[in-house]
Amino acid sequence: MLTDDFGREVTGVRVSLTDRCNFDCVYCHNEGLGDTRGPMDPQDDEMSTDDVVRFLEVAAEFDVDAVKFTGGEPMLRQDLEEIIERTPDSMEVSLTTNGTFLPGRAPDLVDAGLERVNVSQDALDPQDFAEITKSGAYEKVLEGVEAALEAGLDPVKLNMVVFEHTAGYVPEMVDHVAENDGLRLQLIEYMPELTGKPEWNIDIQRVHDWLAEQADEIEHREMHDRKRYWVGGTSDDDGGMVEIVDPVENPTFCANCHRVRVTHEGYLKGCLNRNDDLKSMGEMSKPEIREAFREVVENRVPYYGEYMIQNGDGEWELNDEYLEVEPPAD
Ligand SMILES: Nc1nc2c(ncn2[C@@H]2O[C@H](COP(=O)(O)OP(=O)(O)OP(=O)(O)O)[C@@H](O)[C@H]2O)c(=O)[nH]1
Ligand code: SF4
Ligand code: SF4
Repeated sequence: MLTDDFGREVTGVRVSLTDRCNFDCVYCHNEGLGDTRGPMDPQDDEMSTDDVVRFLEVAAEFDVDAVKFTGGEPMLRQDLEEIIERTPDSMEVSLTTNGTFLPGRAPDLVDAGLERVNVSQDALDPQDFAEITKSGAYEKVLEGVEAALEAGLDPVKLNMVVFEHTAGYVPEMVDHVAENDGLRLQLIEYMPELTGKPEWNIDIQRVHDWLAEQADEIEHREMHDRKRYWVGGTSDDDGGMVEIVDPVENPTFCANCHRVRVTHEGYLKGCLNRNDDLKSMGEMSKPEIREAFREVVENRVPYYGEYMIQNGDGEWELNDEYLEVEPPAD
């Protein structure tokens, strides 16, 4: 297993399979690379099936035991089932998708080895959904969630980015997952440093406070220092689970970050928010990929907390003194 200089073991990889998407969400960060607008057809710069599998085989050698496939929209890749099928058996396989292509394909993905799915669903109202995603696929997404549950994917996590356009839907979405078995809600703090529009930001602490009042049980997840609220019951008793992903200004979020990323073009990437450490795997052989993977892990640095600071204009800047700060405890 590889460990970075901050004591963070790398146990997971997030592999973006394409930067294409049939949505154009107003908050999209596209794994830190920018927007997803562009052609819908397969692109030459995307990693081939063999490239993805070769990388995963190397990651498995380093005891990486989980892979999440992301995008863009990863289900635009017609070889997704094959990729999952060929993923090393030692890895848990999950997928983050907008859900529109799950109807019809969910059973095949499960047969191939998919274990979990996260589906973006920001509102329970077709009109607001259309405004946020710039798509009219609201019904298709609901069908996708249903198809995932029917195919045996349990739980299905609904990803909701909490910002000005969606904050009003939080109580409704919480009720929705509390009332529907198999669903969980994941509330994601809006990241203005990746997406712009700081005016859309809302104070995520207010959501924490509100949930703490509603919750029958509160858990703490080590990864990203995430809080989990059980609502309408406990974890043992039919409750609905709501998890908050709140990186911004959270000094401990990055301390337990155990993931390395791969862009759709086959670049290794140590952190969602950084593009200054990209390493192309291009035509690399397996030994070369091993070396590149080691190097990217060596260069990983926690991002939120003391790594970035805000200047007088509220803009985020590198904190040059960070590397002198004591690494977080393991
Ligand atoms: N800053 C930061 N944000 C992340 C990270 N991982 C996930 N996120 C945010 O959370 C969103 C949803 O993540 P998902 O792809 O659904 O996966 P996840 O919730 O992190 O993973 P699981 O709980 O294992 O399913 C992402 O689009 C990011 O905005 C991370 O490592 N760093
Ligand atoms: S569905 Fe996901 S990848 Fe597509 S535009 Fe929305 S946030 Fe971006
Ligand atoms: S922002 Fe923090 S948690 Fe997210 S990828 Fe970078 S180091 Fe990991």
